[in-house]
Amino acid sequence: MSQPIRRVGVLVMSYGTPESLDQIEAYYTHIRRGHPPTPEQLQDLKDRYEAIVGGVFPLRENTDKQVKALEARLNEKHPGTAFICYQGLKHAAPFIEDGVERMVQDGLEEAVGVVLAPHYSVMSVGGYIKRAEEKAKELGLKMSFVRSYQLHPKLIDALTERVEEGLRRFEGVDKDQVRVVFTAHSLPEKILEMKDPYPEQLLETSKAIVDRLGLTNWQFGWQSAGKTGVPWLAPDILDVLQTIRTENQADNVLVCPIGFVSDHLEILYDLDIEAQQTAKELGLHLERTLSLNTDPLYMEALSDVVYAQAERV
Ligand SMILES: CC1=C(CCC(=O)O)c2cc3nc(cc4[nH]c(cc5[nH]c(cc1n2)c(C)c5CCC(=O)O)c(CCC(=O)O)c4C)C(CCC(=O)O)=C3C
Ligand SMILES: [Fe+2]
Repeated sequence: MSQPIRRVGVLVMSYGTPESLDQIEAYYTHIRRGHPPTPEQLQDLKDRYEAIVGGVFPLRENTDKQVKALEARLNEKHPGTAFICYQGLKHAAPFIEDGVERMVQDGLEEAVGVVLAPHYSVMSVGGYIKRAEEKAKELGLKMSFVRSYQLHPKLIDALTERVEEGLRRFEGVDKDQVRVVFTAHSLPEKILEMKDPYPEQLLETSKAIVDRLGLTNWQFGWQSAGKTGVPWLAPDILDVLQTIRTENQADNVLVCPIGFVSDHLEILYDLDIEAQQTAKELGLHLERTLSLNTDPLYMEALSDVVYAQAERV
């Protein structure tokens, strides 16, 4: 008799996005912890989605594809274990709690959680893990988590390729003449007092790419800060572009949003429309590195960290 095959659930967590334009209000209200947005705030978000959405919301499609590709990769590479992937979204259905519940309904007894964001902050990944952990505890599911993977060699390989490809788009321009700006989603400045690892982990990823390529003209910048009363981590990418112009640091800028792993609002609107507009006004040539989406190297990195976590259980 052969041993019964080990079955491991994988809760793949991501931010979540609406499924249709009429769901934007409910989605935004969830992000705001149950407080509905003002009509102006809602219209502003609707306008931004309308500018990037052609039928399907890009993040929905990308997350679906990433989860499928990860499941395929895990099972191909590790035929001795059956990995079954479930989605758990922070602000849209299927919510994180729904994913945990489905694993239990499907008879799974152990699971690994991973977030489609490589860098840990108590305000981002920490929040995902807390919700999954609570639901798993309530339902008696044995669950452990990948907290971050900001220096995984295959992630660095994938991002390095993206930066190389981006640099090649500045034809006839020496790479030292292109200012490379690594970005991630800003967070309220109070995370600094909490000794949150987020800024440091983002710099680690940036420096690993810089070392691989021998970049000399680079910096880190934040993007997509909220418009709340409190200060957010700075400098913002729009101010970075302004400084590059006023201090004459370069005419060419390559933005590399290392904090995000797929195409969505923050990439397709905040960078490709808003930052691009600012660059144009300043006379800067701005390019943006391609998103990882289902890049096979990224899928391998995810598969490796999930497998390693499953082995630790
Ligand atoms: C750290 C971080 C990540 C990266 C890590 C991760 O991926 O988790 C991230 C990703 C994303 N954020 C997204 C969308 C939004 N985030 C908002 C608001 C906020 N984000 C925050 C943080 C983060 N956000 C915070 C502290 C707020 C303030 C409210 C709060 O305290 O929670 C708002 C409200 C309006 C606005 O401010 O624009 C929207 C619409 C989408 C989906 C895009 C799409 O649908 O295509 C994605 C991938
Ligand atoms: Fe966000």
